[in-house]
Amino acid sequence: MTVHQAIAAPGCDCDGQDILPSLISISEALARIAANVAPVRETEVVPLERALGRTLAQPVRSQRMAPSFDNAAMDGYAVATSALTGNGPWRLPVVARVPAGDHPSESLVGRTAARIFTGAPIPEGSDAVVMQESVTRDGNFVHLSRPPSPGMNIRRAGSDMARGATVLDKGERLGPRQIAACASAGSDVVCARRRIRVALLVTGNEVRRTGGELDSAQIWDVNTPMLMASLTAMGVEIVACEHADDDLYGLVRQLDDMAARADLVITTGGISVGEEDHVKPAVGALRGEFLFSGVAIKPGKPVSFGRIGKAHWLGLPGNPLSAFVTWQLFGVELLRNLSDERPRSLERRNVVTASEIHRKPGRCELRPAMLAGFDAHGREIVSFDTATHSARVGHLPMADGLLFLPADAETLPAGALVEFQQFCQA
Ligand SMILES: Nc1nc2c(c(=O)[nH]1)N[C@H]1C(S)=C(S)[C@@H](COP(=O)(O)OP(=O)(O)OC[C@H]3O[C@@H](n4cnc5c(N)ncnc54)[C@H](O)[C@@H]3O)O[C@H]1N2
Ligand code: MOO
Repeated sequence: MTVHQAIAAPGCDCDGQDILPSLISISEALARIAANVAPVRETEVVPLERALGRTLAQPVRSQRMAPSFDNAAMDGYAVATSALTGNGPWRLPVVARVPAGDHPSESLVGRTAARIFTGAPIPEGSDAVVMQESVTRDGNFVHLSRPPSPGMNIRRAGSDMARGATVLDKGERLGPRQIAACASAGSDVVCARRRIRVALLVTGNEVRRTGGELDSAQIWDVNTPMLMASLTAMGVEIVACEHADDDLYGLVRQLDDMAARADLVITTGGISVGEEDHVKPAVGALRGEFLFSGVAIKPGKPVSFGRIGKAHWLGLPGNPLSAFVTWQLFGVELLRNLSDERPRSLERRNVVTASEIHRKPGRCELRPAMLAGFDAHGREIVSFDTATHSARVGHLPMADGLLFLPADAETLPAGALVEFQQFCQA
């Protein structure tokens, strides 16, 4: 089976007529980000309930065994299996009652039972819990017809976490699943990298926030809410979120101010080649450094990366799908580098196409695609629209990730093995 590999070494290849010498491949762009972005040094102690989205600067270790005592996995009766000799049924007096949170008042001796509830400590002398549906209760006695096996329905101390075990390594980003594990390990606080400070500058004379009035030459601002949602989900500190007109001097002033306050300044729009595109000249006027300017991808070709003063700068294209795709590819990676987050292995993987693809070859295309089940060999199938339109986001809610269509591929058959990158939800 041929894998249609999109992320080759330099030169994803661009459309013949618009190849610019400065266009680089996705892997080269990612390598430049990795080589130029060091993690923020400062760490801080954060209460667990406010740690969502933070990246661990120190591992989390279990303070005790989890669970810390043997306890019942079912509501039922604790018994000693060794006392149930001969052939059943057995009739056992109920000599104790142990609700969750109580300590058993006595040990079980011989052929007796303790009424017990899920989560309650197992009384001394017992080694199994019979669920209440499996017994009949008769006054103060229970009847068992089948012998339980030792350990049945008991959650053993340390079966989830050993004391001192590393539950999460440094570099893990905390989502609800990781926070659950920290809580079970007994952590009330974690040592995390400080939040990354981000400033967002959305440019364009024609761009208006939703909720206001639009004249016939204006459009709704998609990029601000879209990127604010991504940034919020990633747990960054947003130090500024502004709109800028297409005006060089205004941009210089705003970018200068943002670069002094942020680890990362994100701009959208104004980075193409027209004389109304002032973002790169503004970065230049601030003696900024360009680490790349243009990647051989569709959509998102003009995406640029560099520095303004001490801040990193990511210039996303104005077209909303281009901005979203380049944010997913490069912005998320940049934030991960800044917070020293561990790479996620399953995000990019091979999948098979649901239908034939016909396209104009040239740039490596990143097409929004939907996971659509599995083929007879257990491989994931993806479906997709017939083309990628950089200004359209109407179908984006249905997509699960991006399909990487190789630059030179004009036709791909149904069932072709291609790369797919799942969207980062945060
Ligand atoms: N002569 C050339 N023209 C263009 C080229 C090129 O190589 N040569 N590249 C095209 C490509 S590809 C892209 S992508 C765009 C990128 O342009 P900019 O990043 O400079 O973005 P703008 O021109 O400011 O805007 C592009 C487009 O997106 C709309 N837009 C901008 N901001 C928003 C927003 N916040 N919400 C919604 N929509 C937004 C804007 O109205 C434009 O329609 O350049 C091509 N041109
Ligand atoms: O790169 Mo643009 O995003 O193709 O439209």
